Amino acid sequence: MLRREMRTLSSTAGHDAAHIGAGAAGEAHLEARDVVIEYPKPGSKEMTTAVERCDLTLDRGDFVCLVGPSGCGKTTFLNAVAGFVKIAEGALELDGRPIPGPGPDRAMVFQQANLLPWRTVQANVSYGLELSRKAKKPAARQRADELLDLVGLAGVGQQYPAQLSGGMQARVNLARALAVDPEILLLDEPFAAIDAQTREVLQVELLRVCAAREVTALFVTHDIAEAAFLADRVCVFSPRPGRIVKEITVPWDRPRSHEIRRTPEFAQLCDEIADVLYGVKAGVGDEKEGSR
Ligand SMILES: Nc1ncnc2c1ncn2[C@@H]1O[C@H](COP(=O)(O)OP(=O)(O)OP(=O)(O)O)[C@@H](O)[C@H]1O
Repeated sequence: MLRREMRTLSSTAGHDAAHIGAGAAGEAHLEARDVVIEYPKPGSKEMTTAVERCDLTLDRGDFVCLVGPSGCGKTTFLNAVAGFVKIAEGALELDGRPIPGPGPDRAMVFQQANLLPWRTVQANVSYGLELSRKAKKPAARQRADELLDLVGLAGVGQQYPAQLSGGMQARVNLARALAVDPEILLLDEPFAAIDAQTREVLQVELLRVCAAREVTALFVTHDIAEAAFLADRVCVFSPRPGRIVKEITVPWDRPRSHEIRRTPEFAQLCDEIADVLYGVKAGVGDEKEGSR
């Protein structure tokens, strides 16, 4: 059964129905309409347009990947959703309200884990929760242990970051983002520095964690196969100023297993994304349209 059909069915029953319907009826969880983002040009009063007329809609629980040429504005768009960067024009809304700035409902996961080397793994994960004063220290540390368990790192809480492999640090990075219980995860090439084999394992883990926590995810990557494996929809950006020229729907239900990668359909999907991506790099991008 295809993923969309699954969600339609699950949204009519029990917990999923309550969760998916948490916003007003028919309201998107995250919606960008005609979003323009500009930066001042260094040493000038002029502005550079990084993102131009970008449209994107995510329902609660969606997993969307953004791919596009280097410098096309993917990180800028993610930063705007995080509330770190203001939009110049258009509308960027969470549950129908303009994004006011950063908030605990959104968590960023960067490529560099940047864990605090003097704190244990457990204390790194609980740090945000302790700072937010949402939980007292013992409760925050217990929560950290639960999240470490969830990301497959049970038992390493008392180790220090330097004692972990790159893949383990990436898991801690994810657990740390989940500690504040965000509704939206914003992931900026979180596995780019990890070896290919570990990255594939982490992708499966990420899908499992997202399903367990029912989070909405917006994931930036340069890796076409990663986007195809993770996403419900892959959005291809044009070169800067970036806008989404095509949304490609991925037909499989989530979470997914590694076997999908070995299917002809997966190879075909990757080819389809690559055709659009290399087309827009060559300056022949389509108008935005759905696919499949
Ligand atoms: N703080 C900033 N001040 C000025 N210009 C910026 C700033 N951040 C990004 N830019 C510019 O905005 C454009 C988009 O950058 P952004 O980092 O969003 O692209 P990207 O698609 O994420 O690139 P990459 O895939 O290489 O990481 C680039 O031209 C970049 O130089």
